[in-house]
Amino acid sequence: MPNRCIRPGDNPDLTKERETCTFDTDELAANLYGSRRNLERRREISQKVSADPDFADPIPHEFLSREKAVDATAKKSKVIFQKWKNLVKPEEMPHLVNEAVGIQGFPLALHHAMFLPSLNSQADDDLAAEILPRAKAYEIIGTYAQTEMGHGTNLRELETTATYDKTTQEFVINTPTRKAMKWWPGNLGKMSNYAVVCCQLIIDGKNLGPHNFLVQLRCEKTHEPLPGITVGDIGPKIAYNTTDNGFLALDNVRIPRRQMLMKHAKVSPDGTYTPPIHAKLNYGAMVHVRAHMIYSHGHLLARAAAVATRYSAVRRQGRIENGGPEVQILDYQTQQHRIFPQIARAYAILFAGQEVRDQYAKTLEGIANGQADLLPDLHALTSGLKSVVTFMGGLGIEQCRMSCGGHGYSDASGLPKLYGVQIGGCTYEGENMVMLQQTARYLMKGVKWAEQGKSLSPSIAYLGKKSGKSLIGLKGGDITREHEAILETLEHTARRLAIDASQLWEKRIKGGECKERAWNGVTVEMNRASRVYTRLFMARSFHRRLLSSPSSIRSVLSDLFSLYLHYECVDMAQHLLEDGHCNGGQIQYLKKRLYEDLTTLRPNAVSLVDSFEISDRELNSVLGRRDGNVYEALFQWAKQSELNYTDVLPAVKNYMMPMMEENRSKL
Ligand SMILES: CC(C)(COP(=O)(O)OP(=O)(O)OC[C@H]1O[C@@H](n2cnc3c(N)ncnc32)[C@H](O)[C@@H]1OP(=O)(O)O)[C@@H](O)C(=O)NCCC(=O)NCCSC(=O)CCCCCCCCCCCCCCC(=O)O
Ligand SMILES: Cc1cc2nc3c(=O)[nH]c(=O)nc-3n(C[C@H](O)[C@H](O)[C@H](O)COP(=O)(O)OP(=O)(O)OC[C@H]3O[C@@H](n4cnc5c(N)ncnc54)[C@H](O)[C@@H]3O)c2cc1C
Repeated sequence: MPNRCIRPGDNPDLTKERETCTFDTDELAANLYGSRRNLERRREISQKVSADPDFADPIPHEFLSREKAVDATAKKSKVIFQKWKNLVKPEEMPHLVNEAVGIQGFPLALHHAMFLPSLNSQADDDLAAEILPRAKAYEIIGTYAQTEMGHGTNLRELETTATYDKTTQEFVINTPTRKAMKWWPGNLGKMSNYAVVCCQLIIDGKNLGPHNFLVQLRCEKTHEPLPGITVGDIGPKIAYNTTDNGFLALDNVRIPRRQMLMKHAKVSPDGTYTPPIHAKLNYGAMVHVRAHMIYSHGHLLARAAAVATRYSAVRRQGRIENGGPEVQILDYQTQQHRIFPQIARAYAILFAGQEVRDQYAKTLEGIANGQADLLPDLHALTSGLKSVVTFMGGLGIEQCRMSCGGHGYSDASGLPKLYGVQIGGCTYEGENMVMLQQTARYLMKGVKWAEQGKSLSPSIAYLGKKSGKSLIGLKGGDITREHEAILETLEHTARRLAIDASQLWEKRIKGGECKERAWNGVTVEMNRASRVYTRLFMARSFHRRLLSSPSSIRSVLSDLFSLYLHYECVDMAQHLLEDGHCNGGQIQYLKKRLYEDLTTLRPNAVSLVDSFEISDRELNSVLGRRDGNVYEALFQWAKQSELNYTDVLPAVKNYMMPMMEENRSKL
């Protein structure tokens, strides 16, 4: 079957891998990206970016100082948002940005991810009409300033205030303490001249909780901070170093009343407050990012899997049989066990990410029509997915990095940077442990609704079902039935963990603890239930995708899904065994099946990552390059190190040589 990546001059091992492909890589890529047309557009954009001299990098970013890297990124961003703006559709923009500037952030990242979405979904018609056209035309750059030095997770305790002054019909925005400074918002430090700032709304001395306000931070002509505004960059981080995450203090800055984002909650000129139809609609920008970041995190893991798989196909080290040739490291079972589950998880995350984006769009439609009834389900799902996917992705990328041995530790592999970017997601948009508890709150309600025989939304319908015995390993050789048996077992486990957590919670309450303290005593179990609920959703979403896939890719997707299910079950074996639903023999069966899957997938491994359709420029990895010619490329990459500009460094001349000389003269 055709693998469309084969080219003359490629590393022969990689070509051989591609020749064993049993499916059409373009078919799978088109399925992943939604259509043939989308795939072609993706390629077109990659090719045009590579050919555009405005995007050329004289030396790789890895060798630049932070300031120079920020500069290069800003320069390219200007090209994207002026020259390229009308050449791509909004949904193609993330790909264009990844291709052109990379993954460490760019001056308009938060403008797109949170500033525009906040204004779109929370500004009233008047404010939207005034500010949105300017923001969309990039006349201004904005960000989303919520987190403070002292509080990020617990929004109710944010300290920044917006106090309404009826006499002037203005809000007075103030940072009362050092730890109330906004701290962390992306692009706040240097790039943005506006921000949506989250503040406690105070009217007549009454605190009405966190609300969002549009605040101008810098002069539109000079870009100098406006009076009363202290703003700057918080310094280098693990990654995202081309993003100016910033600090901000506001000293009684006055803004007009209409700059409160008042689509849902409103303050009238006389100070009358009207609450929103759902208390948490002010938190909408966070739900927006959580709903979209799942897909982008799937892509980060896909890149790592592509690097590790291709490199493992060209790297030869050691022998499996005495006297045999040195083998491709991809032939080691341990290597396959490290990498193949990451390929499967990347696909699973991408599929789930696409489903949740659709669910988000439906929820927004409802809200626009005055109905927020889909929001709780979406909030629970996005909170769970955000947490599970970022953690899974981080572990997966680290496995891929280690699987590349020493070269995986080099920035040339692209993997350290991927890891740094990925793990940011465990923290931003709500720390994972905290967001899993949001999911658990919903599950606890679901358990009660199920007991009361109430109807349940599709994502928690399993809570209302009855368990039979696990049929894993007992359903004969039919793969379709095996998939169903495993999904039913996962449903049972997710249900059992939620019910157990609910009972543990109730027991503590009956034992005399207040609800909240009792909750804190069972949160590890609550979060377990949330994770398994999320992993069940991911498995179901993968299954839906498999069932709706065209016959030309059904077989390879089925193999991948088998591996995914077997790996997840072995990984969660403790939960499957704990209540005796599965027995030791069934876990052994799942392990045996998993090892068989590794062998089945081996001939298609390279082709499966080729179908991610990530260009060399986007992958930015010497080890993962499509042609597999890594060794020469590694040397060329290293030669660009600034330490190699001269043969004898000043550091050596000034310190090491005199030291050696002095020591020699002592002899
Ligand atoms: C939710 C909190 C933890 C707690 O909030 P509260 O104390 O106010 O509420 P309660 O816990 O008491 O809950 C009450 C009730 O409300 C429900 N609830 C809570 N939140 C929501 C919600 N959002 N929606 C709906 N319902 C909600 C809750 O379940 C309860 O219900 P019940 O009573 O029925 O049980 C809150 O404090 C919180 O959210 N904390 C976390 C803070 C946080 O997330 N901060 C984020 C700051 S911004 C940030 O980090 C930005 C990072 C950006 C990085 C960008 C990188 C690029 C990403 C790429 C992808 C994006 C691409 C976009 C592309 C595009 O647009 O095109
Ligand atoms: C790369 C990056 C980009 C960011 N971008 C932005 C941005 O653009 N705009 C913005 O406003 N913010 C941004 N942030 C801030 C981010 O949203 C917060 O850091 C995040 O929400 C976590 O809050 P925190 O820092 O207060 O963590 P903390 O809450 O202090 O977490 C510390 C520990 O306490 C635990 N903990 C806290 N509360 C509870 C609880 N109730 N139950 C159990 N455990 C708990 C956590 O699980 C964690 O282990 C960014 C952060 C990063 C890393």
